[in-house]
Amino acid sequence: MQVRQTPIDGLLMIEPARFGDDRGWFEETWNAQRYAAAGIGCDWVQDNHSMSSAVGTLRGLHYQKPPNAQAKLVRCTRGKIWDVAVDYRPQSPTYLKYFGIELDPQSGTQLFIPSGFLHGFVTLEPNSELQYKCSAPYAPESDGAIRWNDPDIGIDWPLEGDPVLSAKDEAAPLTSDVASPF
Ligand SMILES: Cc1cn([C@H]2C[C@H](O)[C@@H](COP(=O)(O)OP(=O)(O)O[C@H]3O[C@H](C)C(=O)[C@H](O)[C@H]3O)O2)c(=O)[nH]c1=O
Repeated sequence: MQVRQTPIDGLLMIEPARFGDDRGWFEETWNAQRYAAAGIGCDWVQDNHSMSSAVGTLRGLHYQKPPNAQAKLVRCTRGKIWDVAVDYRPQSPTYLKYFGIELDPQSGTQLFIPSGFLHGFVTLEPNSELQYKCSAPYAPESDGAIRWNDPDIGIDWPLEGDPVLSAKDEAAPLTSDVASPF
């Protein structure tokens, strides 16, 4: 297993060890002891799995407010997505900076996103699936969102045309409209 830093402190890329043989391959997608030794010590309490049918489906930018803030361990298990995390910690030197990465089943690459970040993704292939672990349970009363094209973040999404968005995401506020709760 390899853990790589990103330009944003705490946001990490993980390449699980994949053991191939003439049947295919095997990999551990989570191991508490091994990941803790690499600085990822989370007690996951919920697994999520979403499927997005159309290319250009964009979910985000989402977060849960404290005390229900969530760290996430994200991987793509079908198709291909471009996953993005935004530092939403006002005291951080990388506040509102983002990091995006392509995730797909072939690489098995994972992204560890600490709490205090916005999370979103856009699909690059049809019928793409995302599976991710969360360190706090779903709490609708703590649900938060920032508009995907917030000019103060300036994400350069790999999009051709308009994204497919939920009504919630279509109407999300800008960072200039709301204060970060972190
Ligand atoms: C997030 C969540 C949703 N739901 C229900 C609520 C809705 O009836 C339905 C769809 O929810 P939503 O439109 O918020 O789903 P996404 O747009 O995929 O939201 C997620 O997208 C980004 C990428 C994230 O990182 C978050 O986990 C989450 O915000 O699932 C649940 O029952 N439990 C949950 O944990």
